[in-house]
Parts: sequence; C-alpha cells; structure tokens
Amino acid sequence: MAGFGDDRLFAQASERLIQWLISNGASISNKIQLADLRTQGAGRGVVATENINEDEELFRIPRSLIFTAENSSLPSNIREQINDPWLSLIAAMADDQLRESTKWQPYWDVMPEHFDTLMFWSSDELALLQGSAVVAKIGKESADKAFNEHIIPLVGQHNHANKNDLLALCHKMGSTIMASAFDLEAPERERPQEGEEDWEEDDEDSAVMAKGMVPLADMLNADADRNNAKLFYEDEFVAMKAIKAIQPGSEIFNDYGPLPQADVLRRYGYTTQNYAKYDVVEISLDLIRAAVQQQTGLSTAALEERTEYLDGHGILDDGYDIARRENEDGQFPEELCLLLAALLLPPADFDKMKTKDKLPKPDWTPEMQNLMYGILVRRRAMYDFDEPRIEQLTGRPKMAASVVHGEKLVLQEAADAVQAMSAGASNKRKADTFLDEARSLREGSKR
Ligand SMILES: C[S@@+](CC[C@H](N)C(=O)[O-])C[C@H]1O[C@@H](n2cnc3c(N)ncnc32)[C@H](O)[C@@H]1O
Repeated sequence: MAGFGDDRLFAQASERLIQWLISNGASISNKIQLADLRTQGAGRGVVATENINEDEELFRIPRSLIFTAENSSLPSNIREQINDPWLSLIAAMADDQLRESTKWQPYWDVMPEHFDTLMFWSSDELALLQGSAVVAKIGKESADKAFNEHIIPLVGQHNHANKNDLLALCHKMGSTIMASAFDLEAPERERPQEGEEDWEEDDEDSAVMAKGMVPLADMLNADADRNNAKLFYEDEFVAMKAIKAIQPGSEIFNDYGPLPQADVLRRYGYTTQNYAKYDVVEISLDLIRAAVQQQTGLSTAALEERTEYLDGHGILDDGYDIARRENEDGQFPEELCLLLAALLLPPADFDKMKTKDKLPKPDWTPEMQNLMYGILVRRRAMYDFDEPRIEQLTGRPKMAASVVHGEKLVLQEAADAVQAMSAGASNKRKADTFLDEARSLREGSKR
C-alpha cells in the first residue's frame, strides 16, 4: 500500500515531467492534470480539471521530445545493426537508462516499475488462463532469443552491462513499449509525394512504421468506448486534442483499439468489462481437422489435399476467431465457414470444385451445423467448468477469470446460435446439452 511519502514522490515525479516538457518547448493546457490513479489500479492518468470543448487542444509536444531510436544516444553503428523498429527502440531505451546521466531522466522517472502484462506472470498464474489461446501468444521465448541475439551483445558490450540484468531491462523496456509506444506518422515533407507509394497506415505498415515514445501522450489510459482524445501528427509537433466535450473530473482516454480482453491483458496488463464485447475464441486448425475426421471419416491424405487447395485460395489459417453475438462482422468468420464447407463436400463434389478452381458455398447445411457444434464442444472442453465469483477476486486472478469467463460466453453464444439454426429441423438438439457434452468430453480425455 502506498504511503503519504510515496504519494508525495509520485506527485513530484509527475510535476518534474510537466516542467521538463514545458522547458523543452511543450505546451500543456491548464485544464488538465496528471493524476494518481493507483487506487483504481491504473497508475498515472490524465484528468480534466475544467470543461473542455470538442477539438480543444490538450497539449502539444515537439517532435524532438519523442524518444525514438534515431534521436537517442544509441551509437549509429549499433542502431544500423539492429534492423527492426521494435528492437531498436528497446535497445535505445535500455542503453539510455544505463547511462550515468541522460536528458530523458524526468521521463524515465514516470515509467511504470510494475507490470501485469502476461510476460511477467508465473506459470501458476498463467494456468488460471487455461483454455485461452492468449497463453501461446505471449512470446517470452522468442523475445528472449531476439534480445540475446540482437541487443545484448551490442548494447551489453557498449555499456559493460551484466547479461542477465540487461535481459531483464530489455523485457521491462519491451513491455513498456508494447503498452505505451506510438506508431509515428512521418512529417508531411517526409511522406511519399503523389505518384510515389501511398502513405496509409494498415496493419502491415504498422509493423514497419517508426516507433516512438511520446511523453504525456503515453500517460493517457484507455477503456474501450470511453475514448475522448486523439493524437494528431503535425510537422514539428504532435498534438493531443479532445474529440468530445469533456467534463471536469473526467479522465481523458486514448483509444487502444477494439481489443478482446485477452489482448488488453497480454499487451497492457489490465482488463475491464468494456472490452468484453470484443472477446473472441480462437479455434485452431488442428482442432478443426480432428473434428472433421471424427464427423466425416475423411482420410488424412484427403484432408491434406483439401487444406492445401484452400491454402492456395488464401482461406487457410492456423486459427479462426469466433466472436460475440453482437460483433458487427458476425460470430463466425467467413473463411472458417468456407473451410468447413469444403471439408464437408463429398469427394466427387470436391474434385469437381477443384477442377473448376472454385470455392464452395458456405451454407449452414445440417452437416455444417453439426460440425460447427462439435467444434464448439471440443473447444469448450479445453476450459474448466469452475465459475469463480469474479467480484470476490482481485489482481491477476480476477483478470484471468474475467478473460476466461468472456471466452466461455463467446462459445456459449456460438453454440446457442447454431442450435437456433437447427430449431425445427430434424437434427434439432436440446438447448442445454452444450455444457454437458463439453464436460463429458473433458472428463473422458482426462481418464
Ligand atoms: C499508455 S500507458 C498509460 C499510462 C499508465 N497508466 C502509467 O501510469 O504509465 C498504458 C498502461 O496504463 C494502464 N492502463 C491503461 N488504461 C487502463 C485502464 N482503463 N485501467 C487500468 N489500467 C489502465 C495499463 O497498465 C497500461 O499498460
């Protein structure tokens, strides 16, 4: 529990950051302040102290105060050898923090020390997420490998740093960046001109766009649909503006995107119910293969042939996300429906389709409904059947329970949707057998 002394130090660090920003050319509206939101489990946040109008500027930060690998003190020969935007930013931040003195100190002093992102969970804590595909996405081993191969030999030698300490620092920086860095839009003059390649941000661009830490902009928390501010890129500055009127006392929120709770937890180390509407459950291709073979008796060779064909048509993936009922793109992704339809075709129909180089109609035939239902039962059996009282939990167990509960709900809603399709049809099932079937499958597989 933070004491008064600690509260004072926390407030002083916030104040030093503000003074440092102003003395280096930032301007900050006097209608906002950095607030201590630790009692709400939200670290620092930005809060309005007066009425703010839509479009009103909250602060502007000169581009020179954005910490990037390029404007850091990381020697250029090291930077050039680390040819990846994430890794170079991690290397530059680690290097800067190992220096005896740095102009960025007031910024580093407000960086979080404690992380609840999944990278820092113990195996016992991760076990609380059993069933969720997020556990396989944490990437601790691949991060260790990348740090050990690309950063530690270079930055370690340059700073005479201990290898293990540097590895821990890289993880800390990596998690800070994952939760706080921005994809930086280039100034107008550096963007491609007409006729040159277009400057548009899509997922692929985002993977290679320059990453930077934008002080103060990264003090904004986020909470699904409570977004009321946005960062705008100008040539010499970046400006945070209100995108809605904001009342005094209200928190100012950025937008981290429509992320499922599991990804908010993996990336940012918190969950809130407001993200539950974006929850998904990933169905792996392996699970689909097993369910198809059980239902159709399709041989492994035939399954291979069909998946290869579908791969050639761009609809094969390692996994497919089932979404919540209210998802505007529907609960079942079209690629999944196409895949199942193709795997269900009688051999002669599949051969005919292949000759014509076509794809099947993703109709919800009774066979398709049965297959999807079987897949959902198998997937549900991967989660346990305990229902902890989330409101009685705290900390990481609470966050894990919230993720798992949200994903179970996705599966239940999907099963209900399939059952509703079969209502009145000859293959009608009783509405309440889903959990029983999944439970007996789970118990059977444990025996
Ligand atoms: C961009 S930073 C925001 C500033 C951060 N609160 C701090 O003290 O440095 C993102 C981090 O803030 C926290 N955060 C953001 N939104 C939150 C929310 N709605 N509830 C709890 N924590 C939140 C998470 O720890 C997340 O990793």
